[in-house]
Amino acid sequence: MARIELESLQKEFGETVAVNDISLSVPDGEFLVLVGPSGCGKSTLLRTISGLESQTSGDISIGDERVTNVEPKDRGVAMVFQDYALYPHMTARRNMTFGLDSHVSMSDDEIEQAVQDVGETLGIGDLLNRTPDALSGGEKQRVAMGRALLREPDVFLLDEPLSNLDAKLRDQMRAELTQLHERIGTTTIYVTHDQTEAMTLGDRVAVMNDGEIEQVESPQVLYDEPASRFVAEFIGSPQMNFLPVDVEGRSRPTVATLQGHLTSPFPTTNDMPFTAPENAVLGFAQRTSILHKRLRMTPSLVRSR
Ligand SMILES: Nc1ncnc2c1ncn2[C@@H]1O[C@H](COP(=O)(O)OP(=O)(O)OP(=O)(O)O)[C@@H](O)[C@H]1O
Repeated sequence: MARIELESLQKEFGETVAVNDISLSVPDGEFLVLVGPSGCGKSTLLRTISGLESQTSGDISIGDERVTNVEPKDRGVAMVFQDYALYPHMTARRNMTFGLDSHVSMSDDEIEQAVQDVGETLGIGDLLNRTPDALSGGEKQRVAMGRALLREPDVFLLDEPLSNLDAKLRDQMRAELTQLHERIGTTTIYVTHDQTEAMTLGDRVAVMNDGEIEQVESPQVLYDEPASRFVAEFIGSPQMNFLPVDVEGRSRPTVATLQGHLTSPFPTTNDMPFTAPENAVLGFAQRTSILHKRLRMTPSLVRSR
């Protein structure tokens, strides 16, 4: 079991609070995406889970073990970085196996077979004797994935692994990552600032803002029921349109009435227990219904702040 539990995790760099009191539970086998604007703390959160950064306070558990003070190499995690972090003078094969003997107990022959198998799985079986300068961006990315896979980790931590690839290859690798995850089922946390990537890859998506998680939900729920205006603005393309409304907070379903000239009440898709109805706006997500070939507007109530 490789459930990940974060309890009140905090990471500060001097005055900067990069991770602010985050508690999060990632079930075994989940593909969780961390998404948010540049500087919101995604990479720092990932690096703190991996042990590359030490937390200021709080606790991290992986599986049944509290790993807060455990060395990175002993946490059962494998990390893939944006720049792939390959050794330039080593072949793809050597990059994948370097340091492997301290992670798995396999003979040299078994390691050789495992490298070949992982190489075939990732479509780089015949490129293993090349050095990184003779590999394309996508091939280097596969070598980095292969290195992580060989370690048979309990948890994959991926930090924007596709961001250096062109759009077409990124689409292809995204589909391959989904297939790979369906096959091996390893608990994965994936960092991106690209909401399309987040919405297509994640079982759940955690939207981060200023060191905090604003909402963690399935892509569909995030889209239909954003818990804050920040989430509503960040998720969805085209972006939601917003209108100020008055809310009858206690009715079920929640009914919002447009302020100004219009007075039509809108039954909303979500039923939020609003304690401060004056802080509400109605967000209109635009969706094209393929069946009816027309634009459908889905009103959902959003906290405005
Ligand atoms: N080693 C460091 N020393 C000081 N401040 C840091 C350090 N690493 C990160 N920070 C700060 O912590 C905050 C969060 O940074 P982080 O890199 O985690 O954000 P991010 O969401 O991953 O951004 P990006 O998408 O641009 O990579 C930022 O304000 C950043 O300047």
